[in-house]
Amino acid sequence: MISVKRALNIIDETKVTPQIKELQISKALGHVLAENIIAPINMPNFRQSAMDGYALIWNENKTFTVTNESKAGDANTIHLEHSEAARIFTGAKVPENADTVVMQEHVSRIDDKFLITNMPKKGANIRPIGEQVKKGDCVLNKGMVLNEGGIGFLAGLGFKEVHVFSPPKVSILVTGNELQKPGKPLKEGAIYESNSVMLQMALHRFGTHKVKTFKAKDTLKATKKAIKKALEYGDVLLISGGISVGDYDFVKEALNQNFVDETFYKINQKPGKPLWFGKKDQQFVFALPGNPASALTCFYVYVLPLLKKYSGFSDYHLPRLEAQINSDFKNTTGKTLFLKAFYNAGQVSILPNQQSSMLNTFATSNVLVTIPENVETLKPQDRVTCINLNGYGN
Ligand SMILES: Nc1nc2c(c(=O)[nH]1)N[C@H]1C(S)=C(S)[C@@H](COP(=O)(O)OP(=O)(O)OC[C@H]3O[C@@H](n4cnc5c(N)ncnc54)[C@H](O)[C@@H]3O)O[C@H]1N2
Ligand code: MOO
Repeated sequence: MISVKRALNIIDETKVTPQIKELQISKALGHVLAENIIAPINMPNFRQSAMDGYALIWNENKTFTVTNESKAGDANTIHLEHSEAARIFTGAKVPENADTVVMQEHVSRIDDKFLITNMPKKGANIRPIGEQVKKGDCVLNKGMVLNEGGIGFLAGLGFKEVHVFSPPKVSILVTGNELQKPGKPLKEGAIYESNSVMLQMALHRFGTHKVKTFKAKDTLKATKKAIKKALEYGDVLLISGGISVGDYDFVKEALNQNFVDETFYKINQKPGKPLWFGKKDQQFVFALPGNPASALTCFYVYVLPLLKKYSGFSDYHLPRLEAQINSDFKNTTGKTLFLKAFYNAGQVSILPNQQSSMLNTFATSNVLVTIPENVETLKPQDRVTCINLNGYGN
């Protein structure tokens, strides 16, 4: 049995080789950029008016005659005299020798003439060429996470596709004779199978969409065969159940017979003690305890960081935050505890039903409070570390 600290170190030290793929920008949300982005154009690419108004050559005159018009999209080549102005609209090309745009609210117009009532500074209301970015500049760095703003920015630069790190393909294998699909009344001794959809949803939420589910009964033969099939699909395999010490827990032996090498088995933690992690060539395997809350806790703490690392994230652990606990707590187990809890404005409440078989308070929790193995007593207002289940910042 290893400590939580050691298990997390192992995940940190595990080398992964992220794959790169080219994606349409509309499919790239939440992906990590695998290339530096060099601006192919100036932005803006021509001098643009920032207001609806009049373009002119700034001078002491206050009265101008409107001789031209420039609206957004026009490719005009207007040339103005000192007493002339062009009617202009936001986003339109500024005439080549104009140096100022006066807002229409700051003039008094009669027919084709206007008087400036509020003279702007020379150069006002014109977006210069390359004001935002200059052609040839590195404008986004490899390693950054693409959000909707970044994708809009790429579109504005004219990109249709972008190179990103590809999240791994994941196989989920659920084991257990007792498992029944939701939809029909439960048979005696059976339970509804919930881990596969739960893990699938967690994978989807955190950006892994290529997921395939497999099933196996509790025999060595069936488990071995299912692991072989699941390894043919996924870069990462998540197995649920069958990893403890019972006579019908065959996962460890079946992994061994599929030549998956064990990296660790069993962590001094609750829930999730019998977590198994190993590797076959470039594929990673986690055998998660079947108890639903154990499986999900192990997913957040160990599986997700590895998947994020594989997807190119440099901050691959879920963010941690500090909070004050609002009740007494005793840890008599000598294990590190991960407790379903609700965080609000710096205060955290530990929720009831912490047992590994119980998911109901996972549904209402937003953090996992981590109590280290050597901490026995906590009093109200003591500070604790929480794992923020709401995800990764950019
Ligand atoms: N003698 C010992 N018994 C157990 C130990 C131990 O150290 N000595 N460890 C306990 C701990 S801690 C855990 S956690 C469980 C892990 O057991 P397995 O990984 O072998 O899981 P199963 O026995 O297959 O299932 C456990 C529990 O979860 C339910 N389950 C399983 N799969 C699903 C699913 N897909 N959807 C919903 N629920 C599922 C299953 O019916 C069991 O109730 O071992 C303890 N035992
Ligand atoms: O460690 Mo187990 O995961 O408590 O139920």
